[in-house]
Amino acid sequence: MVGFAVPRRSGGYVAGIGRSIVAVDWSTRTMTSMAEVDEDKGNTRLNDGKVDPYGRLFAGTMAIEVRPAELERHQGSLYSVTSDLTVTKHLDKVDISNGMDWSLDHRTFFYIDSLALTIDAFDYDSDSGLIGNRRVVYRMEEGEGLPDGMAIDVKGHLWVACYNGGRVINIDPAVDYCDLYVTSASLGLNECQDLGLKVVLRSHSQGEHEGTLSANCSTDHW
Ligand SMILES: O=C(O)[C@H](O)[C@@H](O)[C@H](O)[C@H](O)CO
Repeated sequence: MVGFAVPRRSGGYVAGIGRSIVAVDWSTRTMTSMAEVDEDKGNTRLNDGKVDPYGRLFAGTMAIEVRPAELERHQGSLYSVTSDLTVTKHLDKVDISNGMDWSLDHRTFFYIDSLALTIDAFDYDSDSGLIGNRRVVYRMEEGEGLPDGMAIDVKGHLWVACYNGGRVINIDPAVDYCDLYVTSASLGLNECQDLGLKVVLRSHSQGEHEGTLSANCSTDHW
């Protein structure tokens, strides 16, 4: 199973497949193994992976699920791999290693272990690539689902996909968070169809705001 794929500066992609981190040459459809992780485990796989602003790949693992979110606990780990293929294990006893991203000043690493139901922050040492001083930024509330994939926007706010929660939450790690409720979706009628989403943002401190989000979704990708 493919957990992640990220573009490689020298061309092609780096992907996490099973417990292998591989270089993918799309033009020749070939894969070359670069590193193996969880070599002491037989029942895990790579899940989300992302590259830090300095070119280090961070990628985490989880046990193979019996059913969604049902799996042997504490089998996963979080690793980084540098361009010279040095593998460092940062965390173990992870349940479902999932979303991650870095603050705009690169001094904080945000991370999700889904079954912990929290979005966590670590201090990030950009010289060594090491993480430390873990703390909780946001704890999921009843009915919000499991925190899953995550991305940071240009304002430094986190967007967290909530698995089985039917929502995306928007968190300002410094201040507050918002719930994003999708209230309708529409497709444009042109060749490159635009997906328009009507959304309501509910913020703890700033009340409710209605707005729209749109994405360009070429029909080839559906
Ligand atoms: O990238 C993925 O495929 C997802 O992150 C999954 O790993 C889900 O989080 C998990 O399946 C929830 O049960």
